[in-house]
Amino acid sequence: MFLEVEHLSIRYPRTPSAAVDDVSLRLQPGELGALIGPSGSGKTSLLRAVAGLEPAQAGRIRLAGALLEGDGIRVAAEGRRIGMVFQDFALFPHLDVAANIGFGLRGMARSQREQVVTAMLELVGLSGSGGKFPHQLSGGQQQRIALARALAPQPRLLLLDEPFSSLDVELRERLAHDVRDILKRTGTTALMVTHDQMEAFAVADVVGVMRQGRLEQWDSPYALYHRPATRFAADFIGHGVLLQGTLMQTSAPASGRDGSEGEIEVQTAAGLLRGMPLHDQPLPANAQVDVLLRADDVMHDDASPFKARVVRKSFRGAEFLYTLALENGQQLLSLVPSHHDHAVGEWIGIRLDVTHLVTFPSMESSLAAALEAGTASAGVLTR
Ligand SMILES: Nc1ncnc2c1ncn2[C@@H]1O[C@H](COP(=O)(O)OP(=O)(O)OP(=O)(O)O)[C@@H](O)[C@H]1O
Repeated sequence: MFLEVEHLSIRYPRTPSAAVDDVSLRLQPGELGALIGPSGSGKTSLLRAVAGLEPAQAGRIRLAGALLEGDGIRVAAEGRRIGMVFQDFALFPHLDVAANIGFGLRGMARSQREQVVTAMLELVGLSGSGGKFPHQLSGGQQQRIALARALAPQPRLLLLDEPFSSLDVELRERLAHDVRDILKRTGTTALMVTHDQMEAFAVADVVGVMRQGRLEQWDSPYALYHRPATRFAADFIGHGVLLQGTLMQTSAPASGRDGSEGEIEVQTAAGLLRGMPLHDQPLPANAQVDVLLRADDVMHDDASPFKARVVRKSFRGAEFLYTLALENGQQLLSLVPSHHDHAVGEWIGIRLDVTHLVTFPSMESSLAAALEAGTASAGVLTR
């Protein structure tokens, strides 16, 4: 393991609660991690602690096996060999691009430094720009230079704090992919903070969802999207809703289907769902549950007996994102190819086509209260 954060807590003076509360996470060498979460959830504080800019009240931080923080040890930020890229580029305006990139290489012989600067410019796709000044570059180019400057001294770990947030949406997406490519080519291990889950998914191998100082889940983007461990993670990631349902069956084999033993069924107002529980604490039959339905689980199908009314629609080029209301008022989201252009107020047929079925004990049932207070927080079902 390359970066190991264990039970890290950070508390600012005169604040009632910890900004980072008992967080543990790990990155393998060359792995890219991202932290997402609402404003104030502790992402930047965690990053700053790893950089050595914020003291930890409890826990440990190890890099390549060496203790940086914890057990009475505190390696100063300068001694950690950790690079940082911030959202505001922070290039020196009075230095040209080559001098900006070479800034952290002042101990190096001049010819060697020039070689590194040239290699870094090439790496970020800006060869020949060494003589320009930051104000002569676009925002995206400036951020590439900031990345080149951070990578030039060959840091052991790179930290990126909202690196794309001051760029426009299209550029962000392109740069996010380019940055992933550059970091993978250089074998850099990196941890990024972002508000934007699409950015996290585009860049990272492993993504953490933070909430009120706690890390709710640290997992692959795929697992976070399809198997969110908590109600909050389910809600925070992706376009989805939690639809109320009733658990029809918990352990008896469903009849007539191969390999269906142990499947459960959930009756919802939009149809019956069947899936395999991964959860080791199955709920009793007739328990009220909330089922996670992503926009891509809800198909438009005129032949379906289940109808929903278009409440809102948002054009996304290839698709419409429809907000739909069932007869009982519960809402769903649906991504529909944009040649199916339905008016607000129109009733359309829908069919649930779930490959993964994620349930949580219903917030409204007393059972949920008992479970929330106890050990179980999520019932993750799949098929
Ligand atoms: N220097 C500080 N002094 C006191 N409290 C602070 C300080 N820095 C951050 N906090 C508090 O710590 C908590 C976590 O803040 P932090 O900036 O780490 O969150 P964040 O998830 O990075 O938020 P954002 O996405 O808005 O940058 C917040 O409640 C914040 O108000």
